[in-house]
Amino acid sequence: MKIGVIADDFTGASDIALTLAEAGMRVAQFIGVPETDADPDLGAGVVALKSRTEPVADAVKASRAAGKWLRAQGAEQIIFKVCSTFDSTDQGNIGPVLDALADDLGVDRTLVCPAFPENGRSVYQGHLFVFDRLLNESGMQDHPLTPMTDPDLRRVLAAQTAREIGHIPAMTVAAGATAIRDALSRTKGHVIVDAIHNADLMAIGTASKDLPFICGGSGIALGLPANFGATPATPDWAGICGPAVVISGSCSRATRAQVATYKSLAASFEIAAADVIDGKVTAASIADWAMAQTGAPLVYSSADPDVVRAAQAQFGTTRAAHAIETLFADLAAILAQRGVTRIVVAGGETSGAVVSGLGAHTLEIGPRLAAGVPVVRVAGAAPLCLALKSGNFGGPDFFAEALTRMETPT
Ligand SMILES: Nc1ncnc2c1ncn2[C@@H]1O[C@H](COP(=O)(O)OP(=O)(O)OP(=O)(O)O)[C@@H](O)[C@H]1O
Ligand SMILES: O=C(O)[C@@H](O)C(=O)CO
Repeated sequence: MKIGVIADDFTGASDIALTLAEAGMRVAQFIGVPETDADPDLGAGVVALKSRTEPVADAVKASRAAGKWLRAQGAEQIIFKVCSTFDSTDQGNIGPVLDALADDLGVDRTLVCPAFPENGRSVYQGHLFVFDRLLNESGMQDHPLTPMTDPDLRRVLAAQTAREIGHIPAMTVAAGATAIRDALSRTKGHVIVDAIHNADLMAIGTASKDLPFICGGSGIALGLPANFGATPATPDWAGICGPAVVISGSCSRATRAQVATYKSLAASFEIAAADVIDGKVTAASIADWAMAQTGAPLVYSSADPDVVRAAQAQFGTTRAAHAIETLFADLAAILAQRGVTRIVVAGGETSGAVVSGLGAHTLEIGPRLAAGVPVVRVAGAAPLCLALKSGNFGGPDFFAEALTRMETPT
């Protein structure tokens, strides 16, 4: 293994796994820290954690364990994959995890760049944009678990760490890899690096050749595999047919548009937080409903910000999220037992719940369904494939398109 990735959520893990696979590396996504060694022929391994929203101490512990395992597999470069919208709270978990991993790897400066231009995320003058909006006007200010209300990443990160925060501006990045390397050598602590285009990320990748530790969104991986001699490729896919279900727990803008579109194409079942908490709906009852539908039904809790806020005020944020996630985890397990072979999931936390419910250990990476979203196959005997879609990724027709592409061999 050359590149080892610690991803702070499950959709983020498959996002960066796709980038590495398309850049020509053999890559696998592991669910949590594996207890056994990885296939020695892998070029990259991605350990998917659910550490974005865990208590800080748990996130740090899990990330350090992942880093240790990846290094034991031979990884020469460790990436801490965070969200391209830098999802975190005032306490963390990006800052504390960065500090701990930097200590473990013995580095006194860390390059940090969440840019993902293909999905509209760019960093300019230390500020994060989502398309033409600053982060705090992009919808992310209403996120149920990690509302992002400050677009200045230097300030966001400074609130989460005692280390110095540096910045490498777009002008320096545009001057190329040598200029970036020189600028980095003059800094200490965690260094936010501007990036607007993929070309910037390629230059950052070249400049990062000898860095043992980097932090970013999936875009940070665009230029890294070439440092190890990899050349671009399309991942193979044999196609998986059979019963399918769409599960959404994401309340992000893009997902809500996808839910609205898909509801006109297929049977749908909306879950309210109160109904789950009061036991009015259960995984078994929803599974019965889903299996009785024709086509690929949609089960969703993708409410508007007002509805989410009301549920959080009534039950508490963690309790509401946990109840819905537990329901989805149990639902996925029942659906797989009953022969469902394709599951499209929207939302990072929701994906974490579904994958855990399925008891999956390793995911094989197939081709892209949308920018940042590959189809993945659950390693094991029964054919089962998933799309783990980040909340804000994919166009309005994503669900139907993903289901069709899952069936189609490359
Ligand atoms: N009606 C609701 N009330 C309260 N919480 C909700 C409600 N519906 C969904 N949630 C919770 O909101 C969270 C949404 O997070 P999730 O990571 O799944 O989606 P996302 O943030 O849009 O995706 P990503 O992290 O990939 O951007 C989940 O924990 C989900 O259980
Ligand atoms: O970087 C992103 O935006 C995604 O991979 C993600 O992490 C969303 O949860």
